[in-house]
Amino acid sequence: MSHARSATALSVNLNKIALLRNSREGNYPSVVEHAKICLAAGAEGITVHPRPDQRHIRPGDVMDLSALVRPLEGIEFNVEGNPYAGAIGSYPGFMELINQSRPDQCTLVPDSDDQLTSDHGFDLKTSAKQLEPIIRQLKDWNCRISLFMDPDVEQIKLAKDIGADRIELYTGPYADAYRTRSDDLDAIFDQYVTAATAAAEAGLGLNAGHDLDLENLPRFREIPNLLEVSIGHALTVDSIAMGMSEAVKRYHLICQS
Ligand SMILES: CC(=O)[C@@H](O)[C@H](O)COP(=O)(O)O
Ligand SMILES: NCC(=O)COP(=O)(O)O
Repeated sequence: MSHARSATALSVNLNKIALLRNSREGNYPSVVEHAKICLAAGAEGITVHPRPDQRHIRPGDVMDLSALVRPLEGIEFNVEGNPYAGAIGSYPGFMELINQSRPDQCTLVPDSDDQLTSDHGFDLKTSAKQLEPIIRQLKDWNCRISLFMDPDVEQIKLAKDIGADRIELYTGPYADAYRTRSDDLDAIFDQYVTAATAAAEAGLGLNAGHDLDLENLPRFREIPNLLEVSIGHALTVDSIAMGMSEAVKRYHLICQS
């Protein structure tokens, strides 16, 4: 029997629009104009991940998107990144960028500066103490705090103890198992169900993201209490073939179903 489930907010990650823009001088494609296309197509939020090397999202993009989203009722701006990334050149440091842009949500991700992409969650058994003052500062700035986590129940329980509001489950392993039709797919999926249940029991809101796409998202939506997914890479690739508005509408339809 299918059970009624609440909708999941779709936050479109615009990193890859910025990556394309950075391959030439100038501002084409415009990150802000593509944010407007996504929001007009029904996305409930915009996500960016400003990295210190500014390979894609630049500090100016963060400020421009903050200004765009701030007056929009019911639309959220989510900025992801390594809280310990310091100032390099025109990159002011992650926490300073959050202070300047004051997004609705800040998702802390334990990436090193030279990582190709995000590929693991926090190890709170070793990093919880160090994160506490960061979390206190974000609360003072009225940012909702989400921690990028692997589907590890023990780790998730620690997230609540240090003041996180939500966790974002790193969905890379699920996406890999789905793409390769792994025999372990069901067991991996069950790990996410267990982690989602642990998050709810701990009083944490649940987000998810990384390598979600039109193929694997419908099944992932079966995860209980999924408040938000942030999707960028696959959605941008889909946009090449079908246009960004149509791509957002297709992801959004899955998130609403
Ligand atoms: C944390 C995560 O999985 C994504 O938010 C991240 O933005 C991907 O970063 P790249 O777009 O630089 O691969
Ligand atoms: N937090 C995940 C995100 O913002 C986008 O990840 P991806 O869809 O680009 O892999």
